[in-house]
Amino acid sequence: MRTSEPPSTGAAPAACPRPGRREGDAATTLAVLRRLGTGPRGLTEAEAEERLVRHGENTLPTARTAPLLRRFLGGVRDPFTGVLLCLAAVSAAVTSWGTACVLTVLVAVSCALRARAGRQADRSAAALHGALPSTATVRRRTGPSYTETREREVPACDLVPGDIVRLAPGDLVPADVRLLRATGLSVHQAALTGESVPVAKYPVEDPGGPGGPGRRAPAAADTFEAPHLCFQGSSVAAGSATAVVTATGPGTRFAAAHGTDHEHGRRPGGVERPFDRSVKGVVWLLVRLMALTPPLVLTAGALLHRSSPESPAFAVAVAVGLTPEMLPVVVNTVLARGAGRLADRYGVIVKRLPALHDLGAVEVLCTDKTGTLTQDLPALDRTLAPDGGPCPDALAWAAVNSLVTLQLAEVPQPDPLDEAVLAAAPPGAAERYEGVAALPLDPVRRRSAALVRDGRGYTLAVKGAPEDVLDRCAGLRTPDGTAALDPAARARLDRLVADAADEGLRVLAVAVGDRPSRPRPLTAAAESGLTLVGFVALRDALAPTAADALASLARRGVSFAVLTGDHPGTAARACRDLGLTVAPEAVVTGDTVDALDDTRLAALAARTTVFARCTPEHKARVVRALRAAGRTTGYLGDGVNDLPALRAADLGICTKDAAQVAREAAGVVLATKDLTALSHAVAYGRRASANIVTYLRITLSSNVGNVIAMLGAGLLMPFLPMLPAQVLLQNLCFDAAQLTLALDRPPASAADRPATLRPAGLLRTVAGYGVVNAAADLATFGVIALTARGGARGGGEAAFHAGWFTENLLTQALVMLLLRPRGGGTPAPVRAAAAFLAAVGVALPLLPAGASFGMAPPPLPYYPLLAALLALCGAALAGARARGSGHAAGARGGAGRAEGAAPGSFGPGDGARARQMTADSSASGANSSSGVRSRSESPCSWW
Ligand SMILES: Nc1ncnc2c1ncn2[C@@H]1O[C@H](COP(=O)(O)OP(=O)(O)OP(=O)(O)O)[C@@H](O)[C@H]1O
Ligand SMILES: [Mg+2]
Repeated sequence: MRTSEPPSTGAAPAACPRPGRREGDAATTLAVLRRLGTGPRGLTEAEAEERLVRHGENTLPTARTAPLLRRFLGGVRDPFTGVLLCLAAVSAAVTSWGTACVLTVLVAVSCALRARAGRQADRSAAALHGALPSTATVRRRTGPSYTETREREVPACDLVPGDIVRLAPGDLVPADVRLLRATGLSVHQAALTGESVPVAKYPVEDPGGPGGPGRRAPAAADTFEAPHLCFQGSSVAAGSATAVVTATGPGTRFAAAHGTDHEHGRRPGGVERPFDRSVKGVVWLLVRLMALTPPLVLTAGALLHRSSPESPAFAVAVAVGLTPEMLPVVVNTVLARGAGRLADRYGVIVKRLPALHDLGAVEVLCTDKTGTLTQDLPALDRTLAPDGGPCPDALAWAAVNSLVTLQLAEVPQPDPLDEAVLAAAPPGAAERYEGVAALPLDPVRRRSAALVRDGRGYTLAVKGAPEDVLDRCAGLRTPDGTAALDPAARARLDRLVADAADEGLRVLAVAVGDRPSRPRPLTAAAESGLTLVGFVALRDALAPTAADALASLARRGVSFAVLTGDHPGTAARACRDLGLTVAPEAVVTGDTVDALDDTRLAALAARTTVFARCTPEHKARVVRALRAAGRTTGYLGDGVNDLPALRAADLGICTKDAAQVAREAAGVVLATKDLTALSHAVAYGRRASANIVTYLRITLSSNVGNVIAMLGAGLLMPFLPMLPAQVLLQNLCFDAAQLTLALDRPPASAADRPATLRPAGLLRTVAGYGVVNAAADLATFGVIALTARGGARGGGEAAFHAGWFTENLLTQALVMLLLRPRGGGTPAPVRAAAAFLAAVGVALPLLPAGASFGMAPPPLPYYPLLAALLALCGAALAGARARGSGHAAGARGGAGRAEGAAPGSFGPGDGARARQMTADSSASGANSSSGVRSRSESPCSWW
């Protein structure tokens, strides 16, 4: 087949070059090419190399890895460190030098550990990025001659101004570019403008573009709206193009607008993630508490006339005692370890560390169908004439459409449906016509059109989703000629399509229209008054691992919904074949989505398994509705039509061979098509979350207990219950010991249900344990009072401090062992850390070093009494833990309680729709996720 003319679009030669003007203004394309020192055939490799040296890599400046010292200093920006430094400054101001020194050491240790963890996290992220390279198709000249060119994939970071690049559906726009040629191009610019609907882009001197013949660039039009410019950060929704790179790296508009946001991985206009809501929620709550504590302690002391010169330092120490200083280190270590193992064992790539936590939090998983649940390897099953018989003509015209849309695309993109049609068509069927123009498939129009010519004139061949094609048909072919497409015929055809779809077939309608002349430009308006030729029905086998993966996710309490552009019958049949029970009312279409407001859509989404005939925006709306109803929603999809949903979801997931945009938008990438890896990934995420909660539960329970006891003792006693340096020393020991909790092994049951950390629930829990702890501390005062010699100041006071120091460290060791989840065994590092705490607590007051911290050995009778007290405290903690867990199990409907979860802190998933799964599904958790959660954007960006 020949193509006699260029495609429907193309750049006209420029009238006269106007060097020195900006790319976006009214300069002609030729002028822009000249200024960039390039041409339509691109640069030579040598030129590109030289420019790469001159302009630098096409990466954002902030994306480069920071040196260790900068990371260390960067740690000062986090809220905990900020508060600690303020407290150090206050201590220095009141000449409490010891406290100021200890605080400074704490800050330094914490910043160093964090810098190290950050560097490791970045290294693994860089390794993952290496596994998922971002590439661009570039045209370069292979020699000095202007005729020898070669197109090849290069890493996007190697692009330079003047390069000629090709853009195809699903591509990220790799740099700022000016279009030279385009066919049906539309671009998502949501990351730049917030606009969710793709915008049409075309060269400005395009005689056939939507702008009409000879249209020139509007003056000063280097804005995102400029039709002839595409910008880094946007992506191709449909169509294809050839473009010249005008700016790279720091010179792009994206870098100018969003340079630093990029550093922290927060996408402009992005959603707030589950990690931000949970872990960061706890952090900010604690930071506020810390900041409030010193003024409260000082005011209480002043009101009770108990102020002493050491009171300010004591108040500062109390605030420090409340802080889980190691939280960022523990979180980073837990997530980095989990992500590394997941990549090694199951090939699941976690692109942002917090996405591992978000995986564990997913309650509803939405997926597309084609290519995710199915293999996306369609093969022709049969053709159907309007009367239900075979229809070779439908296949022949479908092949004409496929071939022309492929040939006239700027970048021919192999489309599985087109390939299947061409493979099935008889040889030569498609080559009878000459392609003139094409409108490529886009997921909103759901059809493609090809204008062809033969000796008799022009014909428009359209193929696509039957509903959409039939809406544009006035008649249909019959064995005797043609007939009108009246409502009765339409109903019959709809039935014919539905019956084929119920068999699981993908059905495309094929229609043609004779055109007396060439429509210029070829737009969707030309697709009317068509005559239906018939249908082609294709079969796409299910992905071999999909059924197992869905069943396994259902057992883990994850509900499931399919959001597809395909026919409702085809999608419902695929779901049934995968073992899901799909009631007729659980299947709705995009039209229903359009008719509902967000509240009603959320209610509908909670009981719907299949959303069919969805446009990309429908998919995103359903995801947003689920999130607004308080359900943590993941989206698994691979196509360009999944991009808005991937972005709207709490967590986007795709496979490694997904469209480049999908991979970029996703937080988690599966290196293989094996969907069962997803279930393992969810389990890893939940275990990581369980470890974070274990750390928070242990550290906060102990810290809250200490603070209550210190405040209580401060009111009861004539001297400070502990010297500031002692408070800080025990804090330092406890912090070091707790780092081992990052290596904890949660029990298998921790992976049984979605893990959502709810700050309020966590604080309630730790308040309970804190009271038990505080009671033990206060009882210790009594014991010390009973046994201490002297009783007043001097040696008595030092023995008192020593007694409390010992008791504190021993209870902390106890808390570390008892408040861990049961069932997973205690790893050796955690046992060693508890032993270390106990050893320091008992030995230090007895050693000469104890004296330098103001401690004297407690009297001997103190120890047996302390042992009895600790036994009581341990029994009380274990009892409280058992009661709390039991209560939590009751609240969750008794389904396989997660031992790793703090009672009241990790809520259960909504197993409502999981019950639709096959009988082996055991997910039956009560729904505790009703109500709309606050989704305010947290300013914290320190992970
Ligand atoms: N190459 C094509 N030519 C014509 N029509 C097509 C082509 N590919 C898809 N369509 C039609 O457009 C519809 C929507 O396609 P889209 O790619 O949005 O979703 P899908 O592939 O059907 O499903 P999913 O959303 O599950 O991936 C298809 O169901 C089909 O009817
Ligand atoms: Mg898809």
